[in-house]
Formats: sequence, structure tokens, C-alpha cells
Amino acid sequence: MTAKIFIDGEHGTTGLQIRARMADRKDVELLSIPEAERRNAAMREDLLNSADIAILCLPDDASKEAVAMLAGNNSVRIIDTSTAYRVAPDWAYGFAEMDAAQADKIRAARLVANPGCYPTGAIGLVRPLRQAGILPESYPVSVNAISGYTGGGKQMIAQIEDPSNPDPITSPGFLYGLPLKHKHVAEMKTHGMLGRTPLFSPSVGKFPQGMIVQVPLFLEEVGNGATLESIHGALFAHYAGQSIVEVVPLETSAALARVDAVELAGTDRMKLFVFGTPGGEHVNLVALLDNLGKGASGAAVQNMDLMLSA
Ligand SMILES: NC(=O)C1=CN([C@@H]2O[C@H](COP(=O)(O)OP(=O)(O)OC[C@H]3O[C@@H](n4cnc5c(N)ncnc54)[C@H](OP(=O)(O)O)[C@@H]3O)[C@@H](O)[C@H]2O)C=CC1
Ligand SMILES: CC(=O)N[C@@H](CCC(=O)OP(=O)(O)O)C(=O)O
Repeated sequence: MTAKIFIDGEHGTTGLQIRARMADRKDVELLSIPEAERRNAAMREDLLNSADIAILCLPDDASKEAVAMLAGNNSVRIIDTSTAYRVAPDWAYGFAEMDAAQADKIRAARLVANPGCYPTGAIGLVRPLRQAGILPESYPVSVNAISGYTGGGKQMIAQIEDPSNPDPITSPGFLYGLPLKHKHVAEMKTHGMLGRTPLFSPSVGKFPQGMIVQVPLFLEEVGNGATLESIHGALFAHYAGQSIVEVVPLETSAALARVDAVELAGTDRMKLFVFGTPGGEHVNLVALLDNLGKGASGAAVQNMDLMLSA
């Protein structure tokens, strides 16, 4: 049986990429709304309620409105890509590899919250270390990151790509989120199993897709006898057998001179690195992904596939 999928927000950045990933699939039927009608609430409500799975690629407020349009219709399953439900207890967090039980939770769930792009990297790095008893709950985690500009959606893409935009961005790279209250911090704390709110400083580079997320650690503060090797070993064991998330061998990382933010652009994969010097004081945990791949649309399709395999 083909599953009916409606992507609410299908003409936006995340929605278009999900559509592209499904273009050649015979096992799903895409319900579609004409671009000119994308904000037509009555048409959206009808399509939402006709779907087996509704994938919401909308700003938070519009996502909440779509969920309200589905109230009482338990036959429609929802994947929401916004920030609205990522720490809601009745929604499954859609990061299948974050622990051993999560893929089954997503498979069985009606409501799935797709993770944020930056949190996919940060949680992917710290949660296995929390679960292995290496990183203390009280450790003050800092997360520094650079994203491709498509992370800012249609608005930022236009600011960067269209010179006639009334509010153009001409900088080749910039920090933002300067008040340190980014909307991703809550999910990093909750699903990273952290006792303290992480200090998150994001930035954007003038490339469309790609992302580097860094979590630097002081080993003396980590304690528990943690070393470069024990941290790498815990991550390596956690992701053993996974095909989308890969932990790069220490010898390979040690031979690198650079990490290229766009290396995984156009893929749905994520690479995790542990950098440092054996016996040294510091370790830098690094995640490399595509903000629109494992960071958004790729993860949404992965979650849809898990849900369809139930
Ligand atoms: N881009 C990324 O890398 C990531 C994005 N996300 C999340 O995905 C969601 C979508 O983001 P993104 O694709 O980047 O955003 P875009 O702005 O590129 O696209 C959003 C789409 O939703 C439509 N839309 C907005 N409001 C409404 C409404 N009230 N009713 C119907 N349609 C509406 C927009 O239409 P219009 O053109 O008329 O505004 C647009 O087509 C957001 O919640 C974002 O946080 C998550 C992870 C990464
Ligand atoms: C570069 C850029 O602006 N990135 C966005 C995050 C990407 C996004 O919208 O994802 P979420 O739905 O996970 O928030 C931001 O910082 O708000």
C-alpha cells in the first residue's frame, strides 16, 4: 500500500529538499498544494487530514496551527521540523541514533519532532558520553558552530543571494545569536542529558549547505580519568553498526590539517571527530553534517521511513 504524505510548507527550503528526496519513490504518494495556495488554511486542513503522515516544514506558529488542524484525528501521524515540540514529553525526538531505543520509539510514534540542525551535532557528541558515565551531568558544555546560510530559510537565502534585497547580507561569515538565548538550547540540554544549559554560539558562512559543530572539553574538568582515547572509544562503541553516523578513527583525525564545513553537503550523513593530542589537557569534539541533510530534510525522511516500517 502506498502511504499518503503531505508536506505542509513544501515550497520552503526544508520542504523542497524533502520533496526532492521522495521524487523517485513508488512507495509513497505525495499530496501537494499549489505554491500560490500554500497559505490557504482550508486547503491545508483538508490535505493534512487526508495524509497518513503529515510532515510540517513551517515556522513554529504555523506548525502549532497545523497540529491544531489535526486535533482529534489520530489516524494522521506527524513529523514536525520546527522547534515547537522538540522537548514536549508526548512527542518522540527524531534522532534515531541518539540511543539504542530511539529508532523503535520513532517507529511506533504518532508524533515525531525532527531535531534541530545544530542540536543533531551537539547531542550526537555529548549524549553518548553522558550515557557512558564519562561526561558529568554538571559539566559546563560550550557549543560553537558554523552553518550554511540555507539554515536561515528563504529569508536568509534571499538576503545573501539577491543583491537587490532591501536588507542584504554581504559578509562572508558572521556570528549571531549574540544574547546566547538561541531556540536550540533547550533541546541540547534535554536530549544531551545536561544539567546545565549549554553556552551556544552559532555562526553562518557564505556557503549554502554544510555545518561544523564543536564541543571543546577540558579533560581535568571532565574528570573520571577521561582521555582522548577513552572519549573516542565511547563514541565509537555507541555508533558501532550505524550507517548514517560515523565516528572517524583517531589515526585518521590525527592526520588531518583541516575540516571542511561543506564536505558532507548534499548528503544525509554525519561524521564525528575527536581531536586533541594523546596525553594533552584538551579534547575538541566535532560533528560535520549538512544542515539540510541529517540536520533537517534527510532526518525527516529517515524518520518517515522508520514510521512506515512499523
Ligand atoms: N533550513 C534549515 O536548515 C532547517 C530548518 N528547520 C525548520 O524547518 C522549518 C521550515 O524552515 P525552512 O524550510 O528553512 O523555512 P522557509 O522559510 O524556507 O520555508 C517555510 C515555508 O513555510 C511557509 N509558511 C510560512 N508560514 C506559513 C503559514 N502560516 N501557513 C502556511 N505556510 C506557511 C512559507 O511560505 P512563504 O514563502 O509564504 O513564507 C515557506 O514556504 C522551520 O521551523 C525551521 O526552523 C529545521 C532544521 C534546519
Ligand atoms: C543559519 C540559521 O539561521 N539557522 C537557524 C537554525 C536552523 C533552523 O531553522 O532550524 P530549526 O528548526 O532547527 O531551528 C537558526 O539559527 O535559527
